[in-house]
Parts: sequence; structure tokens; C-alpha cells
Amino acid sequence: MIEIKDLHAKVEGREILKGLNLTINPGEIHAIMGPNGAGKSTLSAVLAGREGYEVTGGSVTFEGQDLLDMEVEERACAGLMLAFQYPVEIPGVKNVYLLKAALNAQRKARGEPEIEAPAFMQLVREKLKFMKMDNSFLHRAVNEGFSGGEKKRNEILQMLVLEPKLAILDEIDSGLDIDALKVVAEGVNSLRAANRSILMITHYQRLLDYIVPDFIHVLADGQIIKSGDKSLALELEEKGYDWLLEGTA
Ligand SMILES: Nc1ncnc2c1ncn2[C@@H]1O[C@H](COP(=O)(O)OP(=O)(O)OP(=O)(O)O)[C@@H](O)[C@H]1O
Repeated sequence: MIEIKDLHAKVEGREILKGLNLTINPGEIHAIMGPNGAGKSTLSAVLAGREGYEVTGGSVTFEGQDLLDMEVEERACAGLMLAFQYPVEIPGVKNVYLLKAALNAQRKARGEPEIEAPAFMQLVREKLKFMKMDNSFLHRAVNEGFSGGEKKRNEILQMLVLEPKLAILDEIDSGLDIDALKVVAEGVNSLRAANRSILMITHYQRLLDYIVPDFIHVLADGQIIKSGDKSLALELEEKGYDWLLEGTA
């Protein structure tokens, strides 16, 4: 699905990613953990094509295409989607409008006609119900006045409607109460498919009890310094990061 080789990136002139390598195959779920400031969100921003992040070396291949050469919209239409750590509020744009516009942009890129209004409403209502969200969320401005947990649910709602090939979840568990964490995890688990991959950034092993990853990686100082299976998260919970950082030094 995606192959990241020796990726280097700068933010505000400072090198944050320092030779990062990661390969994710279709159907796999990978989790990235690591100390604050290690570059985890920078990685997701670079993959999504966010402005202000300068790639200074390396390559990223997404389904055989050079991802770094694609515009943000092209990346989205090709099936890459990022759930933000801090979802943005878009005053004046209704949630339902954003979902429909995004879905139709995707369909257009695939040469498909726009979705018919009744089919769209049926799809969206079904996904809202799955996320245990009230229909009124459709007619509110995107994320405006949403609680922290509601914003995170809304990010997953977008994913359920848009069905990305590669879903990147940046700290989707932060700010969620216990019940909301389960709902969000169920949403993410329902995305699991043989032709879809998920990359989750998290600080807590707790999320990984609900969404069990195939691989866990530790990102520190701009590089992946250790990879393992889900048992690595338990080891990190117990020992912290110092033992790994000392080993690297
Ligand atoms: N726009 C920016 N301007 C200046 N520095 C930035 C910017 N974005 C990121 N950085 C710096 O890059 C480093 C990596 O940040 P990043 O958000 O990628 O870390 P992280 O691993 O996601 O951390 P956390 O676990 O705390 O969310 C930090 O030192 C941060 O201050």
C-alpha cells in the first residue's frame, strides 16, 4: 500500500524526520508510538501533503505512485485520508455538505457519476447510527462547537463514508471517554479490509486493546528505532522509552 524510504523532512528549517523507513501492506494495521516531539504528527502531515513541511530526501510510494509528487486533493482522491489530532472547525460549512462534496470529488476522480441524494442520505444516516451520533450533527457546521470526543467521532464518520485505502489516525484516542473510545474503535475496526491499511499514532496501549495492530513501531528523533508486534506496546507501557533511546545512543 505504502512504502516510505529514507524520508527526511524539515519544519521551519529544522530537520524533524531523519531517514524514516516504513512499509505497510494492504490489509495491515500499524501503530506508531514514541516520545513527545519525535515527529509522529510530522510524518502524518507529510504524508497528507500539509503545507509548511519540506521534504528534503527519500521517497514515498503509494500504490505504486510517487505520493510526494501529488497535490493534496490528488492524494485524497487516490484514497489517503488523515484523521486529525486536532480536527479543525469550518464555520459556515455544514457537515453533510462536506461529506457529500468529498464523496463526489472522489467519485469524479474515479470517473463515476455523483451519488444520488437518497442513496447518499441513506449511507450517511447508516454511518451516523454506527458512530452513535445524532442526525443533527449533519446540519451543524463542521466541528463547530463539537466537544473533543464528538470531533473525533466525526473524523471516523468521514472515514466510514469516504472509505479511504490508507487511513491515518493521529491520536484518535485523545480526549475520548471510555464509551466513546469503544465507539471510535468499533468504527475503525469496521474499516478493516483486505484492500485497506490503517496507520495509527497513539501514546497509549489502551487503544491497542480495542484496535489490535499487526505491527507497532517506535518513532524517536525522526526515525523508527524499533518495530515489533502488539506485545511491544505492553513492554513500552511497563518500561517507558528510555531503554530504547539509550540503546540507540
Ligand atoms: N509548524 C511548526 N513550527 C515549528 N516547529 C514545529 C512545527 N510543527 C512541528 N514542529 C516541531 O517538530 C517536532 C516534532 O513535532 P510532532 O508534532 O511531529 O511530534 P509528535 O511526535 O507528534 O509529538 P506529540 O507526541 O507530542 O504529539 C516538535 O519539536 C515540534 O515543536
